[in-house]
Amino acid sequence: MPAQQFKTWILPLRVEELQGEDLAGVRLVAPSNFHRQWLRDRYLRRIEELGEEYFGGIPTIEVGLAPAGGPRRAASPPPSMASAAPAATAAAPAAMPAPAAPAPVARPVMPEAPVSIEAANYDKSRLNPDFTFDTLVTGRANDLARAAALQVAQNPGVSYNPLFIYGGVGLGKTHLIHALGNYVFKHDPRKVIRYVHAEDYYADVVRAYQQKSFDVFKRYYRSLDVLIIDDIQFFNNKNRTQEEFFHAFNALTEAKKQIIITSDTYPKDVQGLEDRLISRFDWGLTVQIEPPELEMRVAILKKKAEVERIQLDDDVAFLIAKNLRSNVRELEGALKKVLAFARFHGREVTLEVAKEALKDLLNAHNRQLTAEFIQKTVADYYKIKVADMHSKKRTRVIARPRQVAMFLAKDLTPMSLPAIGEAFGGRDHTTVLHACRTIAELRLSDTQLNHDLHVLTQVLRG
Ligand SMILES: Nc1ncnc2c1ncn2[C@@H]1O[C@H](COP(=O)(O)OP(=O)(O)OP(=O)(O)O)[C@@H](O)[C@H]1O
Repeated sequence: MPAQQFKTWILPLRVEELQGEDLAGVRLVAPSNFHRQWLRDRYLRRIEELGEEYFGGIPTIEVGLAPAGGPRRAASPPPSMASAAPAATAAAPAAMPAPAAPAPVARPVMPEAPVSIEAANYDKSRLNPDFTFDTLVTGRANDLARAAALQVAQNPGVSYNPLFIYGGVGLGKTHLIHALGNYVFKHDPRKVIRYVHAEDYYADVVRAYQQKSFDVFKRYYRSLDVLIIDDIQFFNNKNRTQEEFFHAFNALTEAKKQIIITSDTYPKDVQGLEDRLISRFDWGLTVQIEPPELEMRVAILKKKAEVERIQLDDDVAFLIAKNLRSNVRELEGALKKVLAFARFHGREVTLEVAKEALKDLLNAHNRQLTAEFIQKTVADYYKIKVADMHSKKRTRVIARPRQVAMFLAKDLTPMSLPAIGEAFGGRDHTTVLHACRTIAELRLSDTQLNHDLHVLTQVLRG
């Protein structure tokens, strides 16, 4: 890794050695919560791999937090299993509380940090402490999803199981499910919660395969009280992973343990997922998160600034919110850009500064909406190829989005019918007219289509 990164993220860590009867490992003590989270997100997996090589087996790697100067306690025993390394020679499932005695000896290499069982439990959950219900802005786009998540958080395993949350990229699904997990933990720190990205779950399956340790893998995932699995669309055609998840799902729901799933689309539309899984997702509740409207985007920006302890004027928030519409992550990115620009130049965060910082972005936005952009947005939305916008294919899955794109081109640009026909693979203007009429009529009876048009218009126009 680059020296600078090493200096920033690795060198400040305190290392403690853990030794048990049949497992070894280390605890890395980070100087701050932020540092700890960063380490977990970016480097932990790599450190685990290196540890595996170094120890010649699977070590336990814990990430702890340095005390703010409080009294020192003995370090807690190592967890029976490193959360990202299910192939560890776990003696007990992770849900069991770590034994009080005889505890494996914790031999500090450096001074000890107090890590309680709860803290270790939280560590293993991989939850992000910054993503809470308090920091989540609510609006029409997510109020149903938030209410459902809160209800589940208050009664895990009881109300809706599974809770399935879907929505486009960067709309706050991950934030919401971490908030749910954090809420459960806050009210009952004994609950064993695990947030796992679908790709990491897949990696765990591969690892269990390679090390012939499916027993440990199964025991671990089935011992959880709350399993939160993010971006399940990554299971696409990964059959063994789906099979393992299917069994874990059954075991957990039978035991009234809570499962929370997110995806970028409605369960039935997730590509390459087995029917038996999709049908199980219907058992609980499925809720959507939509792109936030302007007022909510402004509120999100203000909230983010508040977290950074920065006073953000309405006109600056409005400028950013007006120009970034579909994705909260991009919205945040633009805010960061403005703040960094102001800091770098030693200036206040004014409208002028914001305009300067976002010059490129604003120029791009002020360009007229084009047919190409509409085609791309609609194709992405319906997950078809942009080339299909021009093709002669007439199957419904392609023809309908194409008609939607023509309708939006007519609605949102000054283009004439022949010009639109031209942009859609040289079609006749009567075809465009027919498409516009069909969509205008259909949206009155087809609520899904009406919804699609609403979302697409918002994304395209704001
Ligand atoms: N309603 C909201 N209030 C506050 N912050 C939000 C809200 N929605 C999204 N965000 C922020 O936007 C960023 C992206 O959100 P998040 O990662 O949760 O999106 P996602 O839907 O999980 O995306 P992906 O599809 O890429 O997994 C996060 O920093 C999150 O805190």
